[in-house]
Amino acid sequence: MNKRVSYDIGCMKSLRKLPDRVALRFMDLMTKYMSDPSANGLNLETVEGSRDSSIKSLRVDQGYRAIAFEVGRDIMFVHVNEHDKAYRWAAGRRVKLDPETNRIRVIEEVDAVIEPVATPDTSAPRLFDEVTDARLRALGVPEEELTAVRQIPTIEALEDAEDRFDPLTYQILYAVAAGYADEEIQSLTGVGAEPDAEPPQPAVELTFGKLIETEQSRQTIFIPESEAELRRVFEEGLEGWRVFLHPEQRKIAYRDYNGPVLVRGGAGTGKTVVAMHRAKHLADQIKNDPTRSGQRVLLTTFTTSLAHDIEANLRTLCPDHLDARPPRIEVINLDRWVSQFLKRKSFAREVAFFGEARDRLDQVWKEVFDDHELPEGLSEPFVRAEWAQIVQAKGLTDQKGYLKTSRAGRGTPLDRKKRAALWDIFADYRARLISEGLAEPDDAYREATEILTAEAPNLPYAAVIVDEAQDMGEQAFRLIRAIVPETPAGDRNSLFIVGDAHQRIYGRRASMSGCGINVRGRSKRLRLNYRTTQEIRAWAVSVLEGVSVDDLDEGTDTLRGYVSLMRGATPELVGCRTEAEELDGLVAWVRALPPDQIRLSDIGVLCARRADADRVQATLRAADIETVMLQSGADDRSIPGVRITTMHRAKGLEFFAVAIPFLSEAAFPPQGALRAAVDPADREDIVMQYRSLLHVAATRAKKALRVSWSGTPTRLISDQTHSLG
Ligand SMILES: Nc1ncnc2c1ncn2[C@@H]1O[C@H](COP(=O)(O)OP(=O)(O)OP(=O)(O)O)[C@@H](O)[C@H]1O
Repeated sequence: MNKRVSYDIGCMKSLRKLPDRVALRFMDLMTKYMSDPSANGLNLETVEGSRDSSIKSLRVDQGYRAIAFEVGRDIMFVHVNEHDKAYRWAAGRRVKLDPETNRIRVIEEVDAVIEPVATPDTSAPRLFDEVTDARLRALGVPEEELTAVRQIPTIEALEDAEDRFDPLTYQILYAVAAGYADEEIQSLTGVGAEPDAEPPQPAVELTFGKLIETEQSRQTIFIPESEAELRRVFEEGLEGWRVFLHPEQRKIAYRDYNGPVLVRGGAGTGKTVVAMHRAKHLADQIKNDPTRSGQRVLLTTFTTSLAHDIEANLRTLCPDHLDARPPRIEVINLDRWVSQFLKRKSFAREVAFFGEARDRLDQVWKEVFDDHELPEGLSEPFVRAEWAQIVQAKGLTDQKGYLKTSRAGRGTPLDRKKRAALWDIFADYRARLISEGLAEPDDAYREATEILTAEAPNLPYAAVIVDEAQDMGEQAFRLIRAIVPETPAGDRNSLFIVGDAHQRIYGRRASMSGCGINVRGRSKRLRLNYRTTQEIRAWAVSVLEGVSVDDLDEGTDTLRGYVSLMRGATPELVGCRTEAEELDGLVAWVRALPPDQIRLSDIGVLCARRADADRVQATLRAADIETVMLQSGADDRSIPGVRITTMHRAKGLEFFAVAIPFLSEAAFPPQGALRAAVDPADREDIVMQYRSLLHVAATRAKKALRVSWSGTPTRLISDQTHSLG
């Protein structure tokens, strides 16, 4: 029987520290074995003097050995190192089947400590002196590792000793040392009580073969399903894998649901990663069921650039589903999908998404306004906003519907007479659009929904996954529902919707139940931030201090209860006297980032407006710093240069270091945006959008954030922020 080969995260981390040729050689051995095990057998040798008879070594090349555990049909690789170091590492290790955490642990027996973890000075204080054994045990540190834990003097020594500990133990210790509370650590590790999660289901039988398959073990142990997957994982490096899902993430992505699912979570909690894994899971099901051949999963989002980013990432996770003919996963933004669909249906009007077609809309409005008297007290911008936010957003097509619709959220009240007069204007505008051969995006969504409902064409979609749902409006969701309608046979796995209303930056809004999408009992929340340090996250949250946002359904959401995986420096808040000084400071900041640790392509400068981005580019260029202005295409990080782009485009991206310049009261929110406000309620909405935009921009930073302004800072930076500065 062929062996099942798996890789502990510690194995992959140890490989990273070795010369490339060793890692390549190891990859070669492993992928060959996977492609043809009988021709490329693994010659595992017993490790003399080891405590665990299942521990084996594998010759990688003359000087290097890999260490693995061979149990039943499983071979799990745990470490790779120079010959002597590998054997020393292996000597005291054994596998522990741990029912408490429902995982396989790789631990070192205490009396086999060869090198002391810390300096032998027993009088010096140790890192965990104040932490009781009981607390460590309860968090999931195995009894056998406690002695070694007690010897660690500092957090740096802990970091150096990472490979001495079981990966889960290391994660727990790091979090304790960084001062996390127990509930936060439980949420980080998935061990112990989580407020709305079920307790881990212990494997039926406590065997290695069963325990390695649990959701918890899959957090640190990777079992490749194909040679191609293994190769990609080796080539992409640890961060690029997104293989080690948190149990919470895995549980959400890899299961069946009897109806639509809504997954919420703050910035950086892995919503897109979960959406991608969901797509993979559903596409795997299609692949493995011959009766479903030809079916596909539609993964959609709001903007073209996000769709490009997701597609590029999916190429790492499951390229076979994208490349299959026909593809099992289709990634496309919804505007584009609807255009293509309507074209196939011979819809004759041009949809005005942007550019010249939108200018033509302005022209049509001008003609309408020339021919109509406006109701008293109402302005042209107000009428247009009423049209967009009420008539089009709700899909109203007759006067009756408009007269009785709720206008909640609109600041200026309208009596029946005014509404009736407005409807004449709207009806005229719509008629002129049609005669001009034009349609607005909401018209396109509505028409497509009507066609789908009336004709029930045979679309190939088994499921739709939506990322960045907070930016889509009601008509978009009605269309999405119509693409995979609920049938008498049920609604299994139909819709998987992912979003965060705190990051709503396009002013659209929809409630799932209002669009016929029932997510009751299937609403999930991700809480662990993988991207941003606790310090940056806290600042980004402070920008939204005191505002209330919806939960994409009928309730409200909060940014409480989130935890970041990392700690780091406090964001730099820099007030300057002049813009020239601000730009000089920006140049100095870029220059001061250590080039051996941060590539230029991992630095992002995010601006509210394209014109600001142009100014930054000119300044950096003049300082001989390479730059790349990001447009809507995917960001190819192999091209060197500091990334400069708009805050809107930055959604879906992340950078090691982010600078957000021009946050003065006069410039943010931009005056042009505020001028478009038709009444105080509208103004409040615009300000809220810019708060969210700043929150989005700040949460693109992984480790370093610099926020700057000249003169008076924008009010959107809270009082708390000023005191930090
Ligand atoms: N289980 C995981 N292990 C390691 N890294 C992860 C994991 N899940 C997510 N990440 C990483 O965290 C970062 C944020 O993930 P992702 O972009 O999916 O979050 P998001 O919730 O969609 O963020 P946002 O809403 O801010 O766009 C990415 O770098 C991703 O690779």
